[in-house]
Amino acid sequence: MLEIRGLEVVFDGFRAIDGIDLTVDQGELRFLIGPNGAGKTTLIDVITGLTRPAAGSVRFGGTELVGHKEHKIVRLGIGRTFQTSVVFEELSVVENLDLAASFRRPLAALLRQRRGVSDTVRAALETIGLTDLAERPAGVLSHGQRQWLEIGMLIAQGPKLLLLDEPVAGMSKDERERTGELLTEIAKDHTVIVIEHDMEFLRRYASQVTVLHEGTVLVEGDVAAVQADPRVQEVYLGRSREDAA
Ligand SMILES: Nc1ncnc2c1ncn2[C@@H]1O[C@H](COP(=O)(O)OP(=O)(O)OP(=O)(O)O)[C@@H](O)[C@H]1O
Repeated sequence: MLEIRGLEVVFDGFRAIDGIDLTVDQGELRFLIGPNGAGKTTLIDVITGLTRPAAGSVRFGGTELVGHKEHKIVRLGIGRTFQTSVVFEELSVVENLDLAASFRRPLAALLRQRRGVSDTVRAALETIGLTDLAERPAGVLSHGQRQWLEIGMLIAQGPKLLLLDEPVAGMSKDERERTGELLTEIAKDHTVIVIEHDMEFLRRYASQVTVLHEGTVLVEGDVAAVQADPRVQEVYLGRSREDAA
């Protein structure tokens, strides 16, 4: 489904991505990890058309993405979350979802008053577990609920591939658990790539993991193999231990 080959991204002479090959199959829940500055967010920026690579190709279902504008890539079925929130606080939960879902509808349909909740929006509400809060303004949501709403807004757009940037950052233990279950659920009918630093979360919910380091793929494999790899311990776990100290 997603095939990245020979990818290079250069910022003012600095090689943020230095020759990445990555294949993600349909229906995978793939975790991307790596120390700060490894190139994880840059990789997602390239897939979504925000950053143009100096070299390489990104093929999605056989279509080359490099050179396409962001909105075209969204229409091809790729959705992402950002580290900063995109929720409209004054609008209700369901209105936020409706707005996200409506991006495919023509303007006339957008201007028409909403007559009840569409099946897409209802399904997204249920998936993210916010049905009871549907009519509340998004501004009153807890941090975790807000993150779920953002994921719901992506799902409502009907993407095939979801790219999530640190979805459990700042969440409580319960919220992390709920998010892990949510990702597992979403991965049943979507391909999902998750950037995540939290090792405990990874141990619980990841199967396939790709470790990036200094703009290259350091190791790839199942979570146990990746964790046991001395190179990963050196660059990633070693560093987290220092951070924790
Ligand atoms: N627009 C930019 N201009 C210049 N340098 C950039 C730009 N964006 C990213 N970089 C640099 O590229 C490298 C990779 O950054 P990136 O944000 O992709 O890392 P990351 O793995 O996502 O790290 P983090 O975990 O801190 O988010 C970093 O050294 C960063 O400073």
